[in-house]
Amino acid sequence: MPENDGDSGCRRKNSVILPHVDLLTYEELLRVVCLAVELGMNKIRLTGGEPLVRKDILQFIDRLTRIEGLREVRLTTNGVLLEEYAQSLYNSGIRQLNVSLDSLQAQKFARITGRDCFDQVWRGIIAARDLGFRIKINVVAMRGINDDEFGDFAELALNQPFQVRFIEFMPVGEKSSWQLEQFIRASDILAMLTDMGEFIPCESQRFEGPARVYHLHSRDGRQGSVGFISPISHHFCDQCNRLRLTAEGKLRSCLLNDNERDIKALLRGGATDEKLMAVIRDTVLDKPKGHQLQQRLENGQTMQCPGQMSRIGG
Ligand SMILES: Nc1nc2c(ncn2[C@@H]2O[C@H](COP(=O)(O)OP(=O)(O)OP(=O)(O)O)[C@@H](O)[C@H]2O)c(=O)[nH]1
Ligand SMILES: C[S@@+](CC[C@H](N)C(=O)[O-])C[C@H]1O[C@@H](n2cnc3c(N)ncnc32)[C@H](O)[C@@H]1O
Ligand code: SF4
Repeated sequence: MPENDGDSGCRRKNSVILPHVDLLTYEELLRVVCLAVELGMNKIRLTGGEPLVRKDILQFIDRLTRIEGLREVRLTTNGVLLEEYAQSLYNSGIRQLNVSLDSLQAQKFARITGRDCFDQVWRGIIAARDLGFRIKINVVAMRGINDDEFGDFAELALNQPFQVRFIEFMPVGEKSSWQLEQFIRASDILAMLTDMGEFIPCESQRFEGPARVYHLHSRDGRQGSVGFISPISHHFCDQCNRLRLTAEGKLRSCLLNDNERDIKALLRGGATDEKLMAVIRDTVLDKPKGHQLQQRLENGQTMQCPGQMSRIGG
C-alpha cells in the first residue's frame, strides 16, 4: 500500500473541526437556499464533511425539502450513519443518495478511510436500497490502491440496483495526498472493464450530471449501470451549472478555483435579500470557463489545488 494509504483528500486525518459559531446556522442556510430558489435553482445536494454528523440534521432536511420550488434534495454520505438515518431521510422526501465507497474489502476500506466500518456502511447501503432509494456509489479511482477492484465494482453494478461511478482522482487540497502515479483516467478504467461485456452509452442521462453513464450488458445476460466522471481528462465545465456553499458560508462557482464570496459576512452584516441575490447572481456570472488541470498534468506542472474536498464537498 503506498504511503498515503489512498486517502483521496476528502477527509484529512488532521482535519480541523470548526467552532460552531463559524458555521452557517440552519436558519442562514435556509435563507440562502430560498433566495437561490427564487433565482431559479431547483436542486440541492447536501455533502460535506459528513452531512449526517451535524446536530439536528434531520430537522434541517425536513425544512429544506419543504421549500416551495425546490425540486429535489440529494445527499452525499460516507454511509456510516445511513442504517440509522435511512428511514428518516426517506420520510423527509429524499430519494437519491450518493455513497462514497472506495473499496469493497473491509481491511482496505479501513486503511483508506481510517475507520473500520465497512460492514456498517454496507448495512446502511442495503437498508437504503430496501427502502427504495436510488443509490449511486462513488468510487475515487486510485492506481495501486483500488484498481484491482474495478471489476468487483462493475460486478456490484450488475448484481445490485446501484449506479457505480468511477471518479478521476483530483488533486484537491494544499496537503492533498494526490500523486500523479495514482491518477488513472476514466477511459483507461473503461478499457480495463471491456472484457466484462458490452458498455452502451446511455444517451438519456447525457446532461443529467457530471457522469458519462453506460448500460453494462454482461456476457451472462445481467445488466447494470456504470458511470465515469472525468473532471481531469475530459472535463465537463461547459455544462457545469453548480454553485457550492461551504459550511462556513463561502460561495464558490468552481470546485477547482478558489475564488469565493463571503456569504456569512453578508448575512451577519444585515444584507438585504436583494443584495444576497445579487451576490449569488454575480457568482454565477463569474464562473470560470474551465480548469487547466489536464494541460498542467501534460506539462508536468504542480497539480495541487488550494481548495479542500472536505470543505467543498466534491
Ligand atoms: N471538477 C469537478 N468535479 C465534479 C463536479 N461535479 C462532480 N464532480 C466530481 O464527481 C463526484 C460526484 O459528483 P456528484 O455530485 O455526486 O454527481 P451526480 O450525483 O452525478 O450529480 P447530481 O445528481 O446531478 O448532483 C464529486 O464528488 C466530484 O468528485 C464538477 O462540477 N467539477
Ligand atoms: C468530499 S466527500 C464529502 C461527503 C461525505 N462525507 C462522503 O464521504 O461522501 C464527497 C465526494 O467527493 C469525492 N472525492 C473526495 N476526494 C476526491 C478527490 N481527491 N478526487 C475526486 N473525488 C473526490 C468522493 O467520491 C465523495 O463521494
Ligand atoms: S467549472 Fe469548475 S466546478 Fe464546474 S465542471 Fe469545471 S472544474 Fe468542475
